[in-house]
Amino acid sequence: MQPGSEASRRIARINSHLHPPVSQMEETSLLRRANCRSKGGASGFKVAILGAAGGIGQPLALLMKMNPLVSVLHLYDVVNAPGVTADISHMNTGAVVRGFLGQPQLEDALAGMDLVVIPAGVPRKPGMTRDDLFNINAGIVKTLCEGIVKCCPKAVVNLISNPVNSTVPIAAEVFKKAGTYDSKRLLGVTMLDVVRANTFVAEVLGIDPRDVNVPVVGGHAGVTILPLLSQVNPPCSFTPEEISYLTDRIQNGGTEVVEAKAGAGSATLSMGLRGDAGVVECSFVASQVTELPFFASKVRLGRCGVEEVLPLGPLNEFERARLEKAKKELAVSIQKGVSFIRK
Ligand SMILES: NC(=O)c1ccc[n+]([C@@H]2O[C@H](COP(=O)([O-])OP(=O)(O)OC[C@H]3O[C@@H](n4cnc5c(N)ncnc54)[C@H](O)[C@@H]3O)[C@@H](O)[C@H]2O)c1
Ligand SMILES: O=C(O)C[C@H](O)C(=O)O
Repeated sequence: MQPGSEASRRIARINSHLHPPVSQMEETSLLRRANCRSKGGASGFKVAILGAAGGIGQPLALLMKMNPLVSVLHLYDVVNAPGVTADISHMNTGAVVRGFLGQPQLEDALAGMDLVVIPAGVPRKPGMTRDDLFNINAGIVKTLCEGIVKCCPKAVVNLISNPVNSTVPIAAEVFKKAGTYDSKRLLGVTMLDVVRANTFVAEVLGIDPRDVNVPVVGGHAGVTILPLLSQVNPPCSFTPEEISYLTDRIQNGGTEVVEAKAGAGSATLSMGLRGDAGVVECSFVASQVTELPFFASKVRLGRCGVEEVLPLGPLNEFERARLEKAKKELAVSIQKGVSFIRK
């Protein structure tokens, strides 16, 4: 290969994201792959995962690399990004994978991205609430969102870092301050509550969880997680004991995993994102469904984020009472996030 040629420049570009430096033999195969990809992958989504080396980040990176809609995958973390990148990049799927390590590489990680998924931050240990993570994770989310403002202000942002009830308002405030806020492009990930609700309801009904759909609204912590058991699909009814058991188990599903992992983190393996387009899923978004500025409910998703926030539908007496309780706690968490930026 000629030094200074287009081919050697391309190899250098690829290598600049790999640690340790690759051998000449690997360089040849990297070049071959880069050439092939430039034909096919260019029209897909460009996705960055911030916190990609963590318990959520790694399986999420794997799912993104398997997703044919993704053409470029940027994996950013403050530790271990090169190792995770090398590993994931060997999968024989189309997405080009690049790794970015530490704050000096954040802007490169974000430049030109269509979707930024943020699982960066610390997880709970037994005895902690999600709100106990605020002091560490709020600052991390703020810094990452400032990077988004600078490098990909039009990206759709999916926030996973807890406490979601506060980190989504933090992100919104950072974007508002910069004049780049578009409520349709900011979503807090609450799908795990639906995944759990479907599983636990299916167990009670004795049917396949894939055939069950339970809307879960409100927020993503304790009493703010409100499963609407009156709206389960397929339509069914529960005894008062079943309603109390299911509501409690769904609200405490995260804590159940945190306690079972006994200090080794929180849920990571049940956190799959499906990546389909034009689907309806529950998510924590800017909302007029209640008087609160953010609320989780069913939303119709499209290529540019939220296309429509769907109404709650009819609630029974039990759900109306629980909704009031959820809103009270949620209002405090939202305000805490807003004040963190406006202080
Ligand atoms: N929304 C949900 O449904 C949901 C589900 C599970 C976990 N979570 C939350 O997701 C977060 C991550 O959980 P996890 O199990 O992956 O934790 P983890 O500790 O395994 O991984 C977190 C990763 O974030 C990285 N990180 C820390 N500071 C960073 C920074 N400034 N920039 C970039 N990366 C940084 C860490 O190096 C680590 O690799 C936690 O806050 C957890 O509570 C949310
Ligand atoms: O419970 C946690 O702390 C992690 C996550 O929010 C979950 O619901 O599993």
